Amino acid sequence: MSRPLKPVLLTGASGTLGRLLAHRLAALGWTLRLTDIRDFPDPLPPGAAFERADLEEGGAVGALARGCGLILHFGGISTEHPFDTILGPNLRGSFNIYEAARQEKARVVFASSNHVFGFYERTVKLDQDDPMRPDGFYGLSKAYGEMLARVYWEKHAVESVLIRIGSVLPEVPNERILSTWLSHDDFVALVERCAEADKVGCTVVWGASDNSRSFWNRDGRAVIGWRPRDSSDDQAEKVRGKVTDDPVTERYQGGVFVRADYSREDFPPAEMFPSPANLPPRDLES
Ligand SMILES: NC(=O)c1ccc[n+]([C@@H]2O[C@H](COP(=O)([O-])OP(=O)(O)OC[C@H]3O[C@@H](n4cnc5c(N)ncnc54)[C@H](O)[C@@H]3O)[C@@H](O)[C@H]2O)c1
Ligand SMILES: O=C(O)[C@H]1O[C@@H](O)[C@H](O)[C@@H](O)[C@@H]1O
Repeated sequence: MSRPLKPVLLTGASGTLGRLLAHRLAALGWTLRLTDIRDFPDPLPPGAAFERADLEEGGAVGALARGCGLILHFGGISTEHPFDTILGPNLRGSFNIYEAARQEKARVVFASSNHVFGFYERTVKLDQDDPMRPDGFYGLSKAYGEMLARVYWEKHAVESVLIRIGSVLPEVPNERILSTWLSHDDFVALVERCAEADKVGCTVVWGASDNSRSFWNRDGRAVIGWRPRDSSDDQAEKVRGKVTDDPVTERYQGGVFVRADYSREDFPPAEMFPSPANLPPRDLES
């Protein structure tokens, strides 16, 4: 496996996935520039430098990205919160990242989320181009990040891989995550492929291991040459019955994120969702 020629900027380096990537990618010989609004909690891995910065500050982000060929954007608010909490880190923060990428002609790996699609029921299997159905302000901010990536690709040729991450965890903790689990090894291999692939354009990948209960189907993984090797299937027995007693949480792909601030008293009828699948067939003659 070849390592990137230029330094790689990793945002959110002090977070759960940032720390994992920092240690695993440094061990592969990558030159990393780590950043987060919080201090890096571990000894710095070899070849890595850390600088504290707020993603909301465009000047700081631009300076950090200088000379980098790849930006792994994992910083920001990572769970459901009120709009005002999410606005700065996730919307302005991602804008600052894309401006920096444009300046440096750098590729971006954007940590998108399954919560962009959280309002699909668990019985549905999605393809990459299905309509987004974010399950809250967090999912909405990731939808914005994906669309931002598309604008910067079409307008400025900034390349991105948009990883719709399921749940990166050492083990599956409950029944839902049998569908969304992405093992540590599959996750790190996916990020490696994002760096190594020759041309990526603006590619979408569902970030999940080879789980037979997956909610997700077709995506652009062939473009980057990634295939998961792990599967949650052998953990199914262990988590059998690990569910909540909340019908909203258990109905939807987004699970407990859907429940946050949920005020409907009924379930909306499926045909009320504005999806192409619910439109009458188009009259091809007219
Ligand atoms: N963990 C998962 O399974 C999962 C699933 C889907 C998507 N994601 C996405 O992947 C990324 C990493 O997830 P995580 O689980 O490591 O989250 P995390 O919350 O542990 O890490 C996010 C990091 O971003 C930093 N941050 C927040 N606001 C910032 C700001 N204004 N400026 C600079 N840094 C700031 C935080 O200090 C934190 O260290 C997030 O973008 C998250 O939305 C993660
Ligand atoms: O749905 C999930 O399991 C995960 O979704 C991601 O977007 C969140 O960042 C993470 O905290 C959740 O655990």
